[in-house]
Amino acid sequence: TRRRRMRLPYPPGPPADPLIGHLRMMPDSDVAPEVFHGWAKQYGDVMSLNVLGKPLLILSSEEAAMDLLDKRSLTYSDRPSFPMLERLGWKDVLVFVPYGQYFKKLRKMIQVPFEKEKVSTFRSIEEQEACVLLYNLLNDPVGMDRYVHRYSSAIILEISYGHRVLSNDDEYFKAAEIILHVLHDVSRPSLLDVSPIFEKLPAWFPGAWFVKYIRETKPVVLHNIQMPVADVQKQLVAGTAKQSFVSQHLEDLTREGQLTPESLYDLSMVAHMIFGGGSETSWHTIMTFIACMLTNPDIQRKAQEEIDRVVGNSRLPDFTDRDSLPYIECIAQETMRWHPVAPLGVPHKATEDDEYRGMYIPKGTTIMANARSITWDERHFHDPLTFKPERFLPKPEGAGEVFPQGGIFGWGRRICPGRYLADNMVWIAVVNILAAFDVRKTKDADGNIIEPQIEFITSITSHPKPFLCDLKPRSENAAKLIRQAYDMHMANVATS
Ligand code: HEM
Repeated sequence: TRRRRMRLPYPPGPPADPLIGHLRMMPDSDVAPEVFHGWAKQYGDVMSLNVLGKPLLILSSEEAAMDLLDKRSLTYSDRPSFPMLERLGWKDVLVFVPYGQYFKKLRKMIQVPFEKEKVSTFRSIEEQEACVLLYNLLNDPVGMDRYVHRYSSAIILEISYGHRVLSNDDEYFKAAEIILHVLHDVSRPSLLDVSPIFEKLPAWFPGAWFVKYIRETKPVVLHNIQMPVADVQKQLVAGTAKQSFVSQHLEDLTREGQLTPESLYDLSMVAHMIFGGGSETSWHTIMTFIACMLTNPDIQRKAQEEIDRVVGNSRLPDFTDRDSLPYIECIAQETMRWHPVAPLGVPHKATEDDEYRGMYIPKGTTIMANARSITWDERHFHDPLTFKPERFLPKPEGAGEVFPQGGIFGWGRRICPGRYLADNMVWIAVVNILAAFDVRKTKDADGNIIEPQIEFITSITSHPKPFLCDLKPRSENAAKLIRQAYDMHMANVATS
């Protein structure tokens, strides 16, 4: 079979240079999803590239991604290596772990507590943090971006470590910001991507900036991964630990006599992964939602009408309202479709030679499913560039289009295990912001409306660049509800 397959053509792609392949034409991460989408129009939804001899397959339709990454997930669940991130201390966080026994072990630890039926246990944490978010937005609307980051981080930190974030200066929250800076620093390509041999270069060698960077940064990364688990261990001894993912595991491991340096290391990595997977993605999604409300005032008004009709104005919305708010549901979904937070997904890798539609896919090929193409596919989404929540309402009220789950949350055995949690985190923030605030365009000194420019910065995930926005409570009553909810929350904090 192998010999026959090797005679098959590779999937088509743009003309390449000898030896270096498509290296010179590889686009920057900010524009890569759009550029690949453009190429796919010419070369098709299964397109092959080659970078320095490494095969890369770009899938640009839901059908192709499902056929390979879902239906043949036994072959397509490995990951390519991420040399810089691995050397900085992230080698054993689930998202980078190669497919195999260790992957299965870590995946199970993370998957089970976040199954669909179980994530409702986190609702009270999400509702509390949503009210903290509203309170912060009320008092300091200009700090919006940081408060939304704090919101998503605080939920995850409480779920993972039982840690409650009470200020912007919180040590754990700051550690998260440090990690983000590191990720940002290393998003540029390095010689390590070409070959591990460059690791041996002296730090002064031109282009070898990463040697010194790794030496200095790895201890910081490892400290930030291990410190919160060590804290929970101390709290367990002192009897002050709150119920959390980590405390539960530590208790189980201790009871079963399995608490070893290895099991502690695995637990630190998994808890860190929950944070890494959940905080930034939800933050970016909520910021994208705010940007969409800013640029689509009619949609915002329609959403607020639904909330006013269903929830009234004597309280803020909570999860019990969810089933009665179909339009809000569509807004959350449309935000994710309109600008997927991981526009190229996370790459998979083929562990076997394969054949698809009469074409050859060699073992070791990196596969990217371009979420941008999938969510812009006119066969599935009419007028795909426009933000139109109604598309997801059933016919005849809406267009009856189907949420592109794979494009947003990934595929097969690697599908995002936090998707149900993420869905709740995003929804409760969306509904509360809409209930309490008007997201409005700002005005200049002469009272003229400033038209906002919404642009995105993209590495693996995509975040709107800072944009001008006037966030005002919808009424004095809305401001009062926010303060009341916050006071109740703080009273709970004081007694718990
Ligand atoms: C809006 C929010 C989120 C989006 C859009 C998102 C999206 C994704 C995507 C596209 C992947 C790659 C899937 C693939 O390889 O095919 C992924 C992986 C992952 N996500 Fe999420 N995610 C979100 C929130 C979360 C949350 C809240 C958690 C917390 C539990 C989480 C944990 C993970 C983990 C652990 C992986 C790695 C899975 C693996 O490699 O097996 N994510 N996510």
